[in-house]
Order: sequence, then C-alpha cells, then structure tokens
Amino acid sequence: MKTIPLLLMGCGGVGRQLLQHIVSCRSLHAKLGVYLRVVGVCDSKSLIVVSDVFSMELDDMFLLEVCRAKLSGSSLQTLCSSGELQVLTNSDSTRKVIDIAAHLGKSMGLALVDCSASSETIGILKRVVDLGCCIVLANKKPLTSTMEDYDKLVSHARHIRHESTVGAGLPVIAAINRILASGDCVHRIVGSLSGTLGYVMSELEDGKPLSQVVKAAKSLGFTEPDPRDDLSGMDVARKALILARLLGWRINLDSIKIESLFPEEMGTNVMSVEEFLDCGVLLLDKNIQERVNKASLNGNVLRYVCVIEGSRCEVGIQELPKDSPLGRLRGSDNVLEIYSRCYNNQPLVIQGAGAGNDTTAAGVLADIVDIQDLFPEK
Ligand SMILES: NC(=O)C1=CN([C@@H]2O[C@H](COP(=O)(O)OP(=O)(O)OC[C@H]3O[C@@H](n4cnc5c(N)ncnc54)[C@H](OP(=O)(O)O)[C@@H]3O)[C@@H](O)[C@H]2O)C=CC1
Ligand SMILES: N[C@@H](CC=O)C(=O)O
Repeated sequence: MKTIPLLLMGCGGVGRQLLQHIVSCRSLHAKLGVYLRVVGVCDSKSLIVVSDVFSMELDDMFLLEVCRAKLSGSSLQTLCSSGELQVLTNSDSTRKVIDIAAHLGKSMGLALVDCSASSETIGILKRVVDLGCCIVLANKKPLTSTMEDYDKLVSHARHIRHESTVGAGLPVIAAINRILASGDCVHRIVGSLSGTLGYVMSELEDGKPLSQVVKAAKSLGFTEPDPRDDLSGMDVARKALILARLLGWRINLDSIKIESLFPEEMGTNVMSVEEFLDCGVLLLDKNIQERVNKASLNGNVLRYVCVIEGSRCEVGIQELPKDSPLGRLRGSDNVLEIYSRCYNNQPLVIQGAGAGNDTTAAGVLADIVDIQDLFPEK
C-alpha cells in the first residue's frame, strides 16, 4: 500500500469538497493500493496539524467536521480541543509547513495541495519543491506569477500536478503533455475556458439579466471568490498563460490581450465585492443585453474565447455562429480545440463541465492519486 501524507491549503468550496471526496473514496483507494493520510489543513488564518506527522493523521470524522465548520463560517481554531493537534497562525503556520516538508520530504514524502485562491502560497510552494516534496494545485496564481517562480515550481516535472488549474476536472493539461511528449507540436489552441463566463453568456441568451446570473454563478461555485476575477477576463487569462507556458512560451500575464466586461471604476480598488454585486453589476445589465440581442439578430451568440496561436495570446468576447462548437456550449461547460501536426485539420476537442467544486476537487484528487508512485510502500 502506498501512503501519501497530505497537507491541504484552503478549505473553501474546492478544499472542502476535496476532503469529502477523500473520505468517500477510502475503499476505492484501498483497492487501488493507495492511502491518503491527511496530516494538516489550513485556511487564511490558521493551520491545524497533527503533533506527530510521521505516524498520525486527521481522521475522517475530523475532516468532515472541518468541512462543516468552514461551511458554517467558523474558524479552524474552534475545532481544536485535542492535545494531539496543534493550531498555528500566520507566520508560525508558514514555518510549520516548511518544517513538516523538510522532515517528510526526506523520508515518507509530502503532497502539499493548494486549493486557496491566494498568491501568498507561492513562497511556501517553492520551498516545499526544493525540499523534494510534491505539489498539487487548483490555485492558478502560483503558475501565473513571474517566469522565475514558474521555473522553480515546475523544476521537477514529476513532482507537480495542476490539472484543475485549466478546465477544472477536464484532462486538458494531461492531453497537452501527452501531445508534447510525443514530439508533436501544438500550433493553435482555441477555447472557451471560463465556466462562469460560459454560464453567464448562455443565461443572457435566455433573457436573464447579468446582475442575476453572476450571483447565481457565484452560488453554484463557478466563480472565483471575487467574481470580478472572472468578469475582468483575468481568470481566463491565467488559464491561457498556464497553457502558453506549457507550450514553452516564456511570457507573462501582461503579454496577454484581455477584454474586461466591466470598467475600471468598478475595480477592486474602488468597490468591495458586495458593493459590486449589489450595485455595480446592475449598471452593466443594459449594455451586455444589447450586445447579446445584436448578435442574436445575426444568428450569432457571444462567447468569451481564448486564442493561443503564433505569437498571439488573447482572451475576449467573440460573436460566433450559434451552431459552431463554441456557440453550442451551454452552462458552465468548457470546450478546448487543440491543433497540432497530428490534429491538424480536425483538432483534438476536449469538452465538459469546466467549473464547480465537485469536478474541480475530483480533478485535484485524481492528480494526488496520480503521484502515488513517488511515495514509498508503507
Ligand atoms: N470553483 C471552481 O470551479 C474552480 C476553482 N479553481 C481554483 O480553486 C481555488 C479555490 O477556489 P474556491 O474553493 O472556490 O475558493 P474559496 O474562496 O471558496 O476558498 C479559498 C480558501 O483558501 C483559503 N486561503 C486564502 N488564503 C490562504 C493562504 N494564504 N493559505 C491557505 N489558505 C488560504 C481561504 O481561507 P478562509 O476560509 O480563511 O477565507 C479559503 O478557505 C481557486 O484558486 C480557484 O481558482 C480551479 C478550477 C475550478
Ligand atoms: N472561476 C473559474 C473556475 C475554474 O477555474 C471559472 O469560472 O471557470
């Protein structure tokens, strides 16, 4: 049996769903010969960790208690009554994670799983990679930081998995890696890579106002913590950058042309998420509905499209025929067309649910199971 010691950063929608999947897949994983031993979980404020990371674990009852507490808005600290657990905050928790990685990296190994939506994890991830541990990411920010950070994070290709950073649970990264490993050359990627914007566009076609559908997308778990990350195109741009870098492009976010659905006056420096959802987004309803109606008169629909080709990497709204592959998309589905030597006239097409806590966490879990060979037999 392979045992994977695991530490989770981020207990939001995706992180909690991951813990639930881990618990519910115990017997399946036993059949696969793998055991996920969760040694710690942390959120933005604190880290809960077992007192002996070599032998102990947070048991399944406790993991489900973490999910309940975080869902109800309680802090992780409220859960710690046992002397067998340690609770650390802020810089102490960073030091502790690195300390755990230093100890486990040399012996049993460690999978550090980033289900946060923060850039603050980049420093820890880089240290942990240096210490010989594995990292599994749903968080796109580490891979879309500087080239220097990127190079460090991917420096041990077998020690990093990040399938859920693009297309949630869809096997996008795996497909591209397989194509590249065979010596085939990808020359064009076109796709609709935002579950939120896909859902928004198809709901607008049904006549619903933007302000209503953005709130619905948030409650369905499709959006980033701040939905402006989706509506600004920034979340899609991050996915485009991850794909472009996978293809070997040495570019940064500022090389990508990005179309935003809202003006700068509604940006994060000007209004809070609540102000945007309660007031700001209402002011966008009319304009976007007019664009949707105008497209409809031409038999077209609006889609937020990512194009990576030649030296062009851009994301923005396109008016497309209703019956085109992208035009036919509904709800939070993503579609990605990959053109290469082998997939030249007919692209390789990957399509399916592109957002949501369940599918994203499932992608993260599959990534964790995929690195089992790097861990010793128990
Ligand atoms: N939802 C989806 O469909 C998809 C999401 N993703 C990615 O998954 C990630 C998580 O998304 P989601 O669960 O919706 O986000 P949430 O906002 O629901 O959760 C984020 C979690 O991260 C925690 N956190 C914030 N900063 C830190 C930090 N420095 N260290 C440790 N934990 C931290 C938060 O803590 P606290 O609870 O204290 O606020 C919270 O628990 C995002 O990066 C997102 O882009 C990827 C693909 C699809
Ligand atoms: N907010 C993202 C979630 C997945 O990355 C999206 O809407 O696609």
